[in-house]
Amino acid sequence: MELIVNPSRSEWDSLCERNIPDDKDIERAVEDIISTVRERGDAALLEYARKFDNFKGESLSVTDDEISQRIGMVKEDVAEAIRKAAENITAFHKAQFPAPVECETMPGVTCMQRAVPIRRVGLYIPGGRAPLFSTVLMLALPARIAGCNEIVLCTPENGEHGISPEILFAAYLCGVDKIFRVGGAQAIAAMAFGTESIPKVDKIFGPGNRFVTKAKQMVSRFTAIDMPAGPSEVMVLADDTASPTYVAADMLSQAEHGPDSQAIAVCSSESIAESVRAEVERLASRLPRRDSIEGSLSHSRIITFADRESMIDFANTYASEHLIISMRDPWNVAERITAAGSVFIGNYSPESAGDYASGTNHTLPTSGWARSFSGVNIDSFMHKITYQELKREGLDGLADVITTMARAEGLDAHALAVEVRVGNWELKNEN
Ligand SMILES: NC(=O)c1ccc[n+]([C@@H]2O[C@H](COP(=O)([O-])OP(=O)(O)OC[C@H]3O[C@@H](n4cnc5c(N)ncnc54)[C@H](O)[C@@H]3O)[C@@H](O)[C@H]2O)c1
Ligand SMILES: N[C@H](CO)Cc1c[nH]c[nH+]1
Ligand SMILES: [Zn+2]
Repeated sequence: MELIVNPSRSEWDSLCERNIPDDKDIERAVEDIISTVRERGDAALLEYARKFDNFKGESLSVTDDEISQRIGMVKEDVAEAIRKAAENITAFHKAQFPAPVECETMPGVTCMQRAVPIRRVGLYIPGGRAPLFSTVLMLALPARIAGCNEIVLCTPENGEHGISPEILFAAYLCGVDKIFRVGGAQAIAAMAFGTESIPKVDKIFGPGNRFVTKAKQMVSRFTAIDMPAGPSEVMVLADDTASPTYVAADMLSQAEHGPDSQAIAVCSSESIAESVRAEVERLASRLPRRDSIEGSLSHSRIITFADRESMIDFANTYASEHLIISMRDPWNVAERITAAGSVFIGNYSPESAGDYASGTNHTLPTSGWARSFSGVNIDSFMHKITYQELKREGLDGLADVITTMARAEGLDAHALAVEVRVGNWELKNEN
């Protein structure tokens, strides 16, 4: 893992690069998968499942019998942990429910805004390197709370182990309507365009590897998506109040997601940086998932800055999916963060808490998209409709403003729609 001391501003851009260049080969492969699924539907999905996931079965959809049978395989302590996490995620997402807005902008003119649920949503649950059943909670619970009518879920089934019992358990707990054993770019294409068995959805949600993320970006011309939520990343800001062991463990927690993940420590001195590096090496040697960790650490970094301001500036420039602040007066730093998916404050807020169970959502923007996108939240499953009601008195009061603006734009019919109502148009034109 590289250690960079006091980089100059001109080096910042390259230090903010992720390990997922906009690869033309991936783009071509994903384009081909999308067009094949559009043309050949379920038959193509089955072929891809056999090719990429070693799928051995014949049916893409998971039956109720299979769900009841496999959720019995979930260990009671895991089931209990899932229920507890679901409680916290539910509480935090319910608290976000948007309140209706009503405002009388002038006498007789009332404007309103109301959030309504998106009718049919499609959830992607990653299952390549690990079956991320926690992601089911992060997507299906807010969808239910928002009031979405139909929840469709796609996840790859690993041929050796069958579909994950924990994914099915979480889906059952959250009231998912339809489950399909389809993964990768092909799952995204299926939910965007529909196939014989998979319904076309109104919006696609969920994280995934570079194939899944590229597919979401490509289909977003046709179907709404939540955001680009690709390979996991974490940045830890560490001064002399940080524990190098905690910093190293947090970095490794994201490195183990896969070789495309990235972990960055931003330290206030070289001695802290050296201690973090030593701890990463010590702890990494004890962990499984060697290929993921080694791959990820080979493009992860430890960077030092001479002052607190530069540390904060660099964090805002990098715009990490997760930002952990292990610094003196962490809230003062947090208040100055303008680009991050989710922020973890102080030494006792490991990212794993947000990944599983504190209540915040773990589906978050990556690759710098945290500059402009929010992570999944209750609003993601709703859209807002505005309403207005003008009484006669209200239209009388606003008529001159509207007709003047309409004529100034050269749009006489807009003015007409007001004048026929306020009553002076017929009069003016008959005389
Ligand atoms: N940003 C977030 O919010 C967030 C949350 C959780 C997980 N993640 C990330 O999600 C990712 C999950 O990745 P994963 O790989 O474990 O599972 P995945 O389900 O995203 O991808 C597996 C699928 O990739 C497809 N695939 C694999 N190799 C392919 C190839 N050569 N050509 C075409 N398609 C291919 C296969 O169809 C397979 O089913 C990780 O990178 C993790 O860091 C991100
Ligand atoms: N860290 C991931 C988001 O980048 C979420 C996750 C799921 N399970 C474990 N972690
Ligand atoms: Zn994680």
